[in-house]
Amino acid sequence: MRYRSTRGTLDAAAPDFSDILLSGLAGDGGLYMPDHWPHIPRETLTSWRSLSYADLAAEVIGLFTEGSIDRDTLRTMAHDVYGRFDHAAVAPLVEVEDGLFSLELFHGPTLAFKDMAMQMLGRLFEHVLKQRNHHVTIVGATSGDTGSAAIEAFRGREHVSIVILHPHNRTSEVQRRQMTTVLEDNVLNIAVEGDFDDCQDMVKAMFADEAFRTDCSLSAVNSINWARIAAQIPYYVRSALALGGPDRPVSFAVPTGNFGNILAAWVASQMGLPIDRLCVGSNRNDILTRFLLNNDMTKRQVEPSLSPSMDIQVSSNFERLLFEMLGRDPNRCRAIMEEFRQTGCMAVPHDAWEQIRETFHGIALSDEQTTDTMKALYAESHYLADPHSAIGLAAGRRFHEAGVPMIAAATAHPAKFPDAVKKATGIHPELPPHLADLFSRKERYDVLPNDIEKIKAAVRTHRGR
Ligand SMILES: N[C@@H](CCOP(=O)(O)O)C(=O)O
Repeated sequence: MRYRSTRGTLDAAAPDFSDILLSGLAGDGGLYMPDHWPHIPRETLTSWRSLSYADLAAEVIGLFTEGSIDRDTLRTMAHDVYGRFDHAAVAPLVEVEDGLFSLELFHGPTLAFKDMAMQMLGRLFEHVLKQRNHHVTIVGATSGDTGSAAIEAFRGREHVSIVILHPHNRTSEVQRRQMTTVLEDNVLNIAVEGDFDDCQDMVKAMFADEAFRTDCSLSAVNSINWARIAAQIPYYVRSALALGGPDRPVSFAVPTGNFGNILAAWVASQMGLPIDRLCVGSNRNDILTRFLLNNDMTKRQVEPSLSPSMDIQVSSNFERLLFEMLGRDPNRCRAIMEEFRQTGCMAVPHDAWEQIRETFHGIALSDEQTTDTMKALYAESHYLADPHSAIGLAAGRRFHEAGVPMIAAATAHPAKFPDAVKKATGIHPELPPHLADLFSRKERYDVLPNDIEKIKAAVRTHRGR
């Protein structure tokens, strides 16, 4: 499998999976995409119903690693990774209401869906870096969950230094402590005096500085890295197969800010999984919902909300969908993305918008509506949802059609947001035993201004430690 950038041409020296795993973002500022969608025949999908989560993950991810990492290696990694999750099903489905299912993606070490892919990335990086005898510096931006998942996956790894930027005072305390109490030498946490979009912008700016990028051997593990998307596809395939796929379609509802999680579901549909609707749930940072309703992709100020992981206005992965909708035309894609960067307004062609709306739907919830949803889910179904998962379930309820199972991604454990859960339901969700002493652990992090030069200096120092 060869890869190409959303902003460049497919050339003879096109990178393979291992190359794009380590580089993360393409040199031209675009995002890597496979040069074609692998097709999974119907009989193959049917035969996958009996596979364990780990075996299924190896099959799906293996379609994107062809020519670089073989199935046996992937299977060993996947068994090791998913064998440590705290639920035998890895990503269990819970029927919350008739035909509405919660797909619990928070049974990994840091209690959020990010572990589903990030734990695999930890193993994949280690494998390729050892092969190449190479060291990288991972720089990542987080609005709350990616950071701790990345730190957990890469802490103490010999070939990796990791720097995570989070917006100062804009994550939940549990989320912050999950990052800042990891004291291994290879980990640096920076609280940026800005919002998530500022953090993500700085990551992209560091990649755009060719000399800095090469000097520090930068790598990315945000969902700008294709490997993150590839490793998120298996749970869509598995949950659809569990509910009758491929013989009947299912729909998915996903609370999303950066668009990576729902993009993985869309990719599954391109690979042959019958999917009816894809429903986006947003909070008051509703750029995706505004786009889906009115073709209004105008960037606004990021507002803090009850669901901080989705406090995002620039949804990185939308570029991948746009590229597809433009018939994979990198020149048009680059022009639109550059204009968006300059003006804060993305001019998506009307026909592309209409095509997207054939599958995608969107709903935005205020904090009050999110709290009401959490309250109702608990009162009516005895289901405790964190604010993000509640938004996904609300989107699922809104777009559920009779006869088509609706699967809502439950992206975080309620204990990551104890205050919001307590306020809505009166229940204080306890952290699992491995995190029970989180509030008495020592924290270490730097607070830095929203200034790219200061951040670069910190990355350089950490790299050379
Ligand atoms: N919601 C994320 C933001 C980064 O998203 P990613 O999927 O691109 O890593 C977070 O919790 O950090």
